[in-house]
Amino acid sequence: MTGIKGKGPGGRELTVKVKTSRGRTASSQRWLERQLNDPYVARSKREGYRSRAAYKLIEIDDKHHILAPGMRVVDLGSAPGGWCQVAVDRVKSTDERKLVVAIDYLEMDQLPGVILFQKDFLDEDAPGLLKDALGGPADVVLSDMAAPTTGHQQTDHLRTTYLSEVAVDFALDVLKPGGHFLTKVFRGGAENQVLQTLKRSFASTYHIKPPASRAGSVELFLLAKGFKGRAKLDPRDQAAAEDEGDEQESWRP
Ligand SMILES: C[S@@+](CC[C@H](N)C(=O)[O-])C[C@H]1O[C@@H](n2cnc3c(N)ncnc32)[C@H](O)[C@@H]1O
Repeated sequence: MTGIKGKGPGGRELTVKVKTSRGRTASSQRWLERQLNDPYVARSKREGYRSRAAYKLIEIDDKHHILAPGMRVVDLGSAPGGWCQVAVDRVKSTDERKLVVAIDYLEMDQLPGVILFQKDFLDEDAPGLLKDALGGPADVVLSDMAAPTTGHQQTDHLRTTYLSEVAVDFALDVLKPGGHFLTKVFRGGAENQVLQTLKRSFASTYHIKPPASRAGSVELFLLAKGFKGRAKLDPRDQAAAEDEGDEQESWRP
């Protein structure tokens, strides 16, 4: 083990212990430098968010208005809980009336107003558990799920696309008419299939790269607004949908 030193928020000296095998040290060093220089990391500590990811949802919701008081929300891939914090705040979820249901296979600290499952969303019984906990149709389904990265870009792309496909299928089952769906994808081609599915069942779709999503990363978000009901798969509809352009937005706060 060796220690990498750097300055943290407020100029504090930080040392992070890393394994000394050459490749690992280099990537840990890059990770640490990114953390130390990232204004969103410092801001999340200041403002009490569990992750910098919280700002991605804040920025998306400030612009697209998908969360409102009283809404029922599902958060897929919720740990450590940044999106949950934003959702709880915006739908006004409380321990008396829990409006946010979350799942992650990683451990996550409990959060007031959230029904939390520590479980793999791909487990056969997971969708049923979430539906029961919701106690009614959902207004919004959020998925920030990402498979652990392998370093092989195409593999990571396909694994995360698969998670978003399963999330779409779940959303089509639980959303109420007019509901919204937001999912993380990794750019790489296969995400277009997810988009085509969304176009058939929602009134509008958007590609979103919020400012909080690192410019160099392949991450982006697909937002589908105005659920119209699960569309039947008709090859002619599919060809037509593929010809329509979705809105490719340039970011304007
Ligand atoms: C980018 S993080 C989510 C960050 C979170 N939105 C926040 O604001 O703190 C992605 C999460 O997806 C979770 N995840 C990936 N695959 C999953 C699966 N099959 N079931 C449940 N959670 C999964 C990971 O464990 C990880 O915690």
